[in-house]
Amino acid sequence: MAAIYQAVHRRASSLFCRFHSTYVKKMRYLNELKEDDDFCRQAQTSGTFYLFHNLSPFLQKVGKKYLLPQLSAAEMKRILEKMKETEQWIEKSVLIGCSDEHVPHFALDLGALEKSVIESELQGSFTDLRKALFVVDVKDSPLLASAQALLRWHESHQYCSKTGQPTQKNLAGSKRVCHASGITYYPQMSPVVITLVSDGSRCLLTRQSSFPQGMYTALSGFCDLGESVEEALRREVAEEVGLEVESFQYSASQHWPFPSSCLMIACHALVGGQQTEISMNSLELEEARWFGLEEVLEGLKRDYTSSKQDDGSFLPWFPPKQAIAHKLINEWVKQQTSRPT
Ligand SMILES: NC(=O)C1=CN([C@@H]2O[C@H](COP(=O)(O)OP(=O)(O)OC[C@H]3O[C@@H](n4cnc5c(N)ncnc54)[C@H](O)[C@@H]3O)[C@@H](O)[C@H]2O)C=CC1
Ligand SMILES: [Mg+2]
Repeated sequence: MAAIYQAVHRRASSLFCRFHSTYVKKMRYLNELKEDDDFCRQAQTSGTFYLFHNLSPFLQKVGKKYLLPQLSAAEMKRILEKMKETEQWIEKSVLIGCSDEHVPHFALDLGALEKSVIESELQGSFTDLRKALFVVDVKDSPLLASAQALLRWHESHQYCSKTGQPTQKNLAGSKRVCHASGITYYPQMSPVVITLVSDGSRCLLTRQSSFPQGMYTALSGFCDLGESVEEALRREVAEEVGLEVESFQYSASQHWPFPSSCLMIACHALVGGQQTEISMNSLELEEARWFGLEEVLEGLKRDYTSSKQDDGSFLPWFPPKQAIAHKLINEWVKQQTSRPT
């Protein structure tokens, strides 16, 4: 009965959808796949699959480029047969999007299978996300990051935290349910505020000891439970560098997969001209200092390799364009260079 209702509902929405834009139709389609297991199971037979192995994405190197191959359902079946595994593996995949033509995209972690066999069969390699994210085409990195984040969430939410019983994912992987307690778990992420503090003519960049040598970035911090974005921003700046924010402006946001699923909320903040002396929290930071425009422009031209000096020290460089910190720094430069002198 439920299946009939859903089929009728789908027919009605597809008629209604004739008047909708490609984007709206796509979002409605994805939502239906999340809500309806049978519909999603059927979609898996015509979808494409991105492969992971213990959360490392599968990449193919072609010339100097790293490609993110999508396997068809037929190719998936062939690989699974070759490994003497059943097609049921496909149901372990999670929905990560679809094309404008409604070809659904799934991500599947084959971590329990022999890595080298898959790699040689498909002529590529499973690559750590910390590398993969920065070598694939920039337009592919958000997809890679969110696919891995969803797979990671499922991997670490196999059991109900109330009953200890196994939880079960819906077909699309948009939730997990504990049938013993009836609790539904949804994928989670932690909000993080990232702030580029400026005193009007300089910006404040910091280093943690765990960063690659020479890399400086904007201040960041996890939001505490119950805090608003503006409260978290003011607290983090006060905690980490001892300054009081006068005003701030939202810039953009980004999903970030490290350490696991952060929602980065990026802002520009101003501190008063009278109040620019940094008092760094050395438990959290290794260095925090003001950078002038010239130094920022020089830093933007460097990366890890080119910043290394003959004596082994590193000149400052900043996060690559995949990271929202890069956007904040570029925006600050634009604002400085467009100001009337
Ligand atoms: N995409 C980008 O451009 C950038 C991203 N980031 C990301 O922002 C994240 C947070 O920045 P931090 O300055 O390290 O934060 P932070 O200043 O809040 O300090 C991290 C510490 O906060 C605690 N903490 C509180 N809530 C936590 C939670 N939900 N998850 C993990 N730890 C929590 C832990 O003790 C941890 O060691 C980093 O993991 C980093 O990957 C940071 C800078 C640039
Ligand atoms: Mg921090």
